[in-house]
Amino acid sequence: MALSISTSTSYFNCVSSSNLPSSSSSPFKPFKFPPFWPWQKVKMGPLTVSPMGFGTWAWGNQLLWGYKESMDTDLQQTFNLAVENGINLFDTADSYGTGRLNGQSEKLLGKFIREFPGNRLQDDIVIATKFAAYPWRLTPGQFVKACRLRRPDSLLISPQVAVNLKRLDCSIGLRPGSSAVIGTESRRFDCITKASSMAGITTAGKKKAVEVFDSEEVLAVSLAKYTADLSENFCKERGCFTVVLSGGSLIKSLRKLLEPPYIDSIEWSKWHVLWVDERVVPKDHVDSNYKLAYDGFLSKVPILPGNVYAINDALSAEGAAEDYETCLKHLVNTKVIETSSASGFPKLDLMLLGMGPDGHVASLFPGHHLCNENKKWVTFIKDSPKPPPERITFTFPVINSAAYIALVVCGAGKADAVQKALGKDQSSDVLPVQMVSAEGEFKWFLDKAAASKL
Ligand SMILES: O=C(O)[C@H](O)[C@@H](O)[C@H](O)[C@H](O)COP(=O)(O)O
Repeated sequence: MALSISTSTSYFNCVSSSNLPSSSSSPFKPFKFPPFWPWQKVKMGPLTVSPMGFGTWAWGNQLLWGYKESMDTDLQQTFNLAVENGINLFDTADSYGTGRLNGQSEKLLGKFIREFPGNRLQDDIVIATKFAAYPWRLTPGQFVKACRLRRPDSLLISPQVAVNLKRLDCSIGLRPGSSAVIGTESRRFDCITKASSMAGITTAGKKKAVEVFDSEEVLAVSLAKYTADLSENFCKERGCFTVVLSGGSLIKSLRKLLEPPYIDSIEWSKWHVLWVDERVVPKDHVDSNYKLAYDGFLSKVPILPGNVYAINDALSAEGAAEDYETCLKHLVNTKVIETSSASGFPKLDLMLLGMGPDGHVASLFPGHHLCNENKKWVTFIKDSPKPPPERITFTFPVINSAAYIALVVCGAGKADAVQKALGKDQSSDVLPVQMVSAEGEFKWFLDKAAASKL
């Protein structure tokens, strides 16, 4: 088995000994150490990867590379050599290696990871895989199945699976390291966002965390600590902390932040507060999320008034959405809000979401075309099934670019939607809550009543 590293294309070429010319006339340069060292990893979104990836297109490919099972020992040694020399990024696909669209390459990669003689690789290996869409997969259910097959606990065993969703019209792989950018058409965006989140894989490769609390009271205590800890980290790391609020019962669940130790320990002056959605009503109207948050939370903490970004309630729904997007862009330009290197959308630090009994989040409702909006940062709705009808709302690309998302769901009235979102038997029509993912951590905070049907 000969290995050559072509530094110009910066990835391994691995060919089987059976079709190599004799070593004296070998066209391959003698093996050299890679131009980087194991510790020289690079950040890819929340993942840390070697600057050089390893392409596995040939693995299992009988047609073009004459693969035979007898080669597995050599391939395992090749894999081991790559890992021992600092490679931790492997590119594969469902069509790599012959066979129907469940190619041999992914299976071999999973096998080699399991059988690597060194210490456990599970926490370090990053696998970029992809799967063919048209004309093989047309329904969300087929996408869900394809994503499920690529969950860390099934075919491959890496807890970090960066699923390349970009080239879905065919599985020509992108070079490893390209970020997961959702598909190019709203329909495809719709299918893929739904499918990857339903399969428990977020494009950032982190799985969802779900915690069930005995009561809403206990949940509120945990939510306060979670929020305060993130506030401390971001204030230390960035000098500010951007928090996005929802309406509804979420505000009540933040009440423990108003008590010691947090009321005194949190650096409130570094907080910047926005809303994931807002009703298009005057700020003093009973339906206003601003009024709800002000009366129940903001008026009780020393957050600087200039750091609280309410909508312009003098504008129409469309005008208020455009105006709020302009406000977001200003906060990005002034570095208050970061930009996601994976998606290019604004990356809020903590998004505190609620969920309706129908599985809506923000003002993104089941079956509504706004769920597929993948260009705007903020949009508007005039026919909200939850009154009042006119609202503005963040879109999913902004929601899903958040560093952290806490989804707070309490009460038996939400149990059906929770079961649909988290239960095993998932049907193909996907709820908006199932389209939520985060670039960092996405955590469900459930009380027992909301989790009663899981
Ligand atoms: O403006 C809104 O209506 C909210 O942002 C909405 O998305 C809310 O979070 C859910 O409807 C859950 O509300 P409850 O927690 O009150 O059920």
